[in-house]
Amino acid sequence: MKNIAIIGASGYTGAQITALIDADASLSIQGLYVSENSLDKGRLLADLYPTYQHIQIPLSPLSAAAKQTIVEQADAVVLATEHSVSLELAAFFYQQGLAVFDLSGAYRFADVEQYPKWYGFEHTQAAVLADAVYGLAEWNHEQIAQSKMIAVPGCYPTASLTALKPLKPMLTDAYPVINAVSGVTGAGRKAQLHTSFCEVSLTPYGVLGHRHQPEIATQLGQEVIFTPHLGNFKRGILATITVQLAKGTTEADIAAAYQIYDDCPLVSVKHNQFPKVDDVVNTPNCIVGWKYDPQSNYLVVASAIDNLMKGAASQGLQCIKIHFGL
Ligand SMILES: NC(=O)C1=CN([C@@H]2O[C@H](COP(=O)(O)OP(=O)(O)OC[C@H]3O[C@@H](n4cnc5c(N)ncnc54)[C@H](OP(=O)(O)O)[C@@H]3O)[C@@H](O)[C@H]2O)C=CC1
Ligand SMILES: CC(=O)N[C@@H](CCC(=O)OP(=O)(O)O)C(=O)O
Repeated sequence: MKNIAIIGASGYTGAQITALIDADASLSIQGLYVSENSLDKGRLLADLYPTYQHIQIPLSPLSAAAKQTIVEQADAVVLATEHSVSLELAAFFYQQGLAVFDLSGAYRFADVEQYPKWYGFEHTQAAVLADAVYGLAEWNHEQIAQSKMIAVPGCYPTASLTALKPLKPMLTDAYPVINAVSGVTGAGRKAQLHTSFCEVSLTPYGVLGHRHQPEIATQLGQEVIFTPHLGNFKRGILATITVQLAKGTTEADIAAAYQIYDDCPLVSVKHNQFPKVDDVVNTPNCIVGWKYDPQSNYLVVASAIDNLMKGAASQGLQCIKIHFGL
């Protein structure tokens, strides 16, 4: 039994991973934490989220004493906190010997120079960053098993990389074009004008400047054009990707490449059949659908996940289970 502390447990991804850990017989919850001055400190998770009525655990303020208790009692921490908060907390717990599963982007780039540009802070933890591995569960099993510092991927990168990585040997110099739509929970639980009910309407954002573009490009080893969109639904991501493949590529080549997922129960791949967001909402699954034109060598591939599940919490759980050999 591995004992897990969840920090940021009142947020959307934190509450989701709390529910997953609570339901897993090989894991226990050491405690649920929010910031020291949180308006929610002392409240029960079940009171914030009546869906989780069975989780009658209080949200504790993450004081210095609480951090010490976590170090003494927990095997691992999940950080469901914003990037700049995770930056320091991950280093603290990692250096105390705990395994860290960070849902934020604070440890996803190996190169410290990327952080000021994409995250707006200098990365102050180069030594910890050097040990961090990228937790794309279907691809990085060995690294996740070996390192105690796991950077769980972003939601859009999970959807995009799952579709694109098998195709890497067939890509040309032409950039794959990724158009993705996310539900509003992707922006987190805190109140913001652009995610308020009356403001949300399908629109692109972060055009030619979203931090997930370099995350996808780094992990794919190929530049991409990435355009995220905010949709007027709660959960889920659909990434529709147009990609030019090398001359001579056949449908059989593509089908063979996607067979890499034959042993992956959470990823299913369909030919000439496309997923809907609702097919994956509230599931840990990724569904990929593709269609190819051998005359032009253009492939359209769509990838659907639940942003809070495969895009964050359930992939975090996969990493925990891989890491501890459960
Ligand atoms: N939402 C999504 O679909 C995805 C999110 N992510 C990443 O996961 C992380 C969490 O996202 P999300 O759940 O959406 O965010 P939320 O805004 O919903 O939740 C953030 C949580 O962090 C807590 N928190 C804030 N400051 C501190 C602090 N100093 N110490 C401890 N807890 C703190 C908040 O509680 P309080 O403020 O009351 O203390 C809250 O519980 C982010 O880095 C995000 O980028 C990754 C993939 C997908
Ligand atoms: C709809 C929405 O706002 N989505 C978030 C992505 C959430 C995610 O994957 O988070 P991190 O990479 O930040 O951890 C965004 O575009 O910033």
